[in-house]
Amino acid sequence: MATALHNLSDYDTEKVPDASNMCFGIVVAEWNKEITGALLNGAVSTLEKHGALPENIHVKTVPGSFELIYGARQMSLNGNYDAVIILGCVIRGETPHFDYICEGVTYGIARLNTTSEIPIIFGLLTTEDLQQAKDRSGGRLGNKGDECAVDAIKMAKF
Ligand SMILES: Nc1c(NC[C@H](O)[C@H](O)[C@H](O)CO)[nH]c(=O)[nH]c1=O
Ligand SMILES: CC(=O)[C@@H](O)COP(=O)(O)O
Repeated sequence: MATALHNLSDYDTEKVPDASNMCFGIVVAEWNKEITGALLNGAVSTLEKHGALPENIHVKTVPGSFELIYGARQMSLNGNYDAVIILGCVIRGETPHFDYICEGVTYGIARLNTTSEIPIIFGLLTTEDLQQAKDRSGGRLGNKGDECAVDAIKMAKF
């Protein structure tokens, strides 16, 4: 279902487990930090809304979305987390680089999920322009960070 038909921040709060005993890692990319910062705010506030303690939400930054793969792997290996969330924003430029970054990060995170002992939640925005990214990071279509936080809580209990 297209995001335009389902707001990213709309979900049934009754179906979200209590997160008060959970610990989360979040890896966030610095590229497009206006957007990724908004994604991070949404993720942290939603985790806390469902009981996660601030001291149990550990955030680390990486330069760009391609480095999210390495950052997520390192967090997943340290054994302290019930789930890891990656947050990034890739916006199409003039060259095919957009396609390679998006495909690479998607493949890398998907592959990590086949070997990791904990879920790694895919919070990568891949947009044609800045406005689409704004719409999905707290704008008219909700916040992808909210969605990722809910998914992390649910998958931590899987
Ligand atoms: N163009 C964007 C990038 N590019 C940088 C790469 O992610 C990576 O950091 C670099 O290739 C060095 O390995 N990253 C984003 O997150 N968003 C972009 O729009
Ligand atoms: C996704 C990217 O790396 C992209 O923003 C870089 O822009 P360009 O393709 O114009 O070099």
